[in-house]
Amino acid sequence: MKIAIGSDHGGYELKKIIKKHLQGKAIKLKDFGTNTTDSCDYPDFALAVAEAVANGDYDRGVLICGTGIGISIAANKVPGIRCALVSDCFSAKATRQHNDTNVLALGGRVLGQGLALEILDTWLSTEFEGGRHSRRVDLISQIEKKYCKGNE
Ligand SMILES: O=C[C@H](O)[C@H](O)[C@H](O)COP(=O)(O)O
Repeated sequence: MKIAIGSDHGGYELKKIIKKHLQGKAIKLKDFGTNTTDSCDYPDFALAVAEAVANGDYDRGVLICGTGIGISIAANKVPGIRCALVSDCFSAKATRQHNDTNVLALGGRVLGQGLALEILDTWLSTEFEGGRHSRRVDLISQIEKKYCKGNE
């Protein structure tokens, strides 16, 4: 699996932990920044990771800011991105099964390391269930198309 990862300064420390955790697994990981704890703007990293996933270069994305909120809002502006901000393992599993999310957002100032990694592992290993959920994901895509006309 190819994963694009990115964070702002508020997510930088958790991103380092996640990168270490994924080392040695069958995953090709690219870090789209930020590379320091200096203050920066989360939409820049949301855009880079979301575009890398939306254009098919990466299978999934992981985004981290202080709360996970701003970076998830920004990522969801990119057509084709279904980004979920997750703080518990039930939602991590459900958002893959039901929403086929392709980007996971985490709050570096919200989650402890153990829970964050459990959420990540659950989200990475859970498959989309399809069926009735495909209809709903298609309806989300239709909303996107309605508002992206002329920008394609
Ligand atoms: O939703 C936004 C994120 O949580 C940011 O990480 C946060 O707003 C950054 O805040 P500050 O600039 O105060 O570190």
